[in-house]
Amino acid sequence: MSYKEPAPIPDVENPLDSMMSRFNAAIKILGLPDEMYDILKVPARQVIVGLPVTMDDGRIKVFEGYRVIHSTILGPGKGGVRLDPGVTLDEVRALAAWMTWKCAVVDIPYGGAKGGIACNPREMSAGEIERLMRAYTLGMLDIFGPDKDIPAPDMGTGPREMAWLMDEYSKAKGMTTHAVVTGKPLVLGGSLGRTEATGRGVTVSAISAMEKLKLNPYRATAAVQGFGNVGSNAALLLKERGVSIVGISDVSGAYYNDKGIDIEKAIEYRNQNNGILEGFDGAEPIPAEDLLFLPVDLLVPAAKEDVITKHNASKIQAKLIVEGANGPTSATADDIINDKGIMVVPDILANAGGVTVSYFEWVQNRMGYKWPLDRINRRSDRVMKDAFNNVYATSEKYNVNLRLAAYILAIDKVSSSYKFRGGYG
Ligand SMILES: NC(=O)C1=CN([C@@H]2O[C@H](COP(=O)(O)OP(=O)(O)OC[C@H]3O[C@@H](n4cnc5c(N)ncnc54)[C@H](O)[C@@H]3O)[C@@H](O)[C@H]2O)C=CC1
Ligand SMILES: O=C(O)CCC(=O)C(=O)O
Repeated sequence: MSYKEPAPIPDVENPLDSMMSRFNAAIKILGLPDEMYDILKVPARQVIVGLPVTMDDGRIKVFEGYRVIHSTILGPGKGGVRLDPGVTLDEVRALAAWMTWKCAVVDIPYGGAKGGIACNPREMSAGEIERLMRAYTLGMLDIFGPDKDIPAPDMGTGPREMAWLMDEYSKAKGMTTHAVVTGKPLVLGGSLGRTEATGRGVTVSAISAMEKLKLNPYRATAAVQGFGNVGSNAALLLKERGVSIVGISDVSGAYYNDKGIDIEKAIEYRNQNNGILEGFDGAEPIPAEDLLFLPVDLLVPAAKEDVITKHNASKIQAKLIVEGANGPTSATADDIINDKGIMVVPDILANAGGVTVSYFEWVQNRMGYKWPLDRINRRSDRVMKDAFNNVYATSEKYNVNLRLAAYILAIDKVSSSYKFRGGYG
């Protein structure tokens, strides 16, 4: 591998601060009492496990794994598991809370959770990752469960890791338990459409926002940051809807072609090139951060959090940002982006297509039945379109941007459910 991992951005923002800043603003607008603030702010459960793993060279390395269940007010905890060197408890806490708000925005009966292990999967063998995932599953045996907390893929994980998780959990419980995890391979009870679901939801959100901005997708250009599950599927599906994708990037660098990039070719190249775009010849290499500042109509940050901050937001030229990643825009950039008049479809709405189809997978597992792809796509598109319209209507009602509107909608729903459950103790 010849590329160098990008250095961390100096003066790093904390995703938990960003989540809390929007949460605080929404609570204030809703006028909720202090005790509700405290209830919704503090995660219901936070678990840290030490995971000793035998590496291929025989050494034992101990990793730290996290699972945070932010809320179970609307249903069992739900959210992905991330493998990344940057994983911290604060990051997982922010991601877990975002899951609570996300599930409420798309109106599915789940609370919010997230997991993560601080490790670099790009430097680990398949066997090492498998042993790590199995150790993590055993460490979380009392936490996970089809009615308690249901993990799924996130950065650095996919169907392969979910299969190991399901297998380890099933063996420990003495029965095959499909519904304990979503995002599984199809033969193990995975759902058709789950792999592309998040990118598909990003596309539905982008097209819905373009309608509001009167942007014709066939004349629009886009740049997509991140070329993993979310970014590459979003790029492919946006292209199918007529949008010209002129910029793409991943951990190896950024690539630009003003005539439009052949996304199918880029995906094929990545698949045969150890998962990265390095050396892709269908576009010119450009400095990595420039991807965010290209003169495009639509920017889709689909890599990681806090890539758009107060340090660089003023350089963005796009008219529309649709957040494929969780937390790509730090709260310190919000005012700058608002003042520039850029419309932002926030993460907790834009990337909710993934958890929506995860919900469909869980429903199918519990029914012991499989739905055809057209039913899944039709239903998830409807969920995403309805959620967009609800958030848009909320933004008009309260005269706020779409991000704040999504938080208002979600917090209102979770807090009123809490009141109905009568859980003040
Ligand atoms: N997989 C899913 O269904 C969902 C994922 N998300 C979020 O979307 C984001 C991406 O997740 P996935 O696509 O699943 O992960 P992934 O691991 O499949 O892909 C991540 C991509 O980002 C790239 N990347 C990493 N650091 C980068 C950097 N500094 N600059 C540019 N590119 C960089 C990687 O090379 C890779 O192409 C994360 O924030 C995740 O939480 C949100 C909802 C659902
Ligand atoms: O599919 C899921 O259950 C969760 C996906 C996820 O982690 C996310 O939406 O951030």
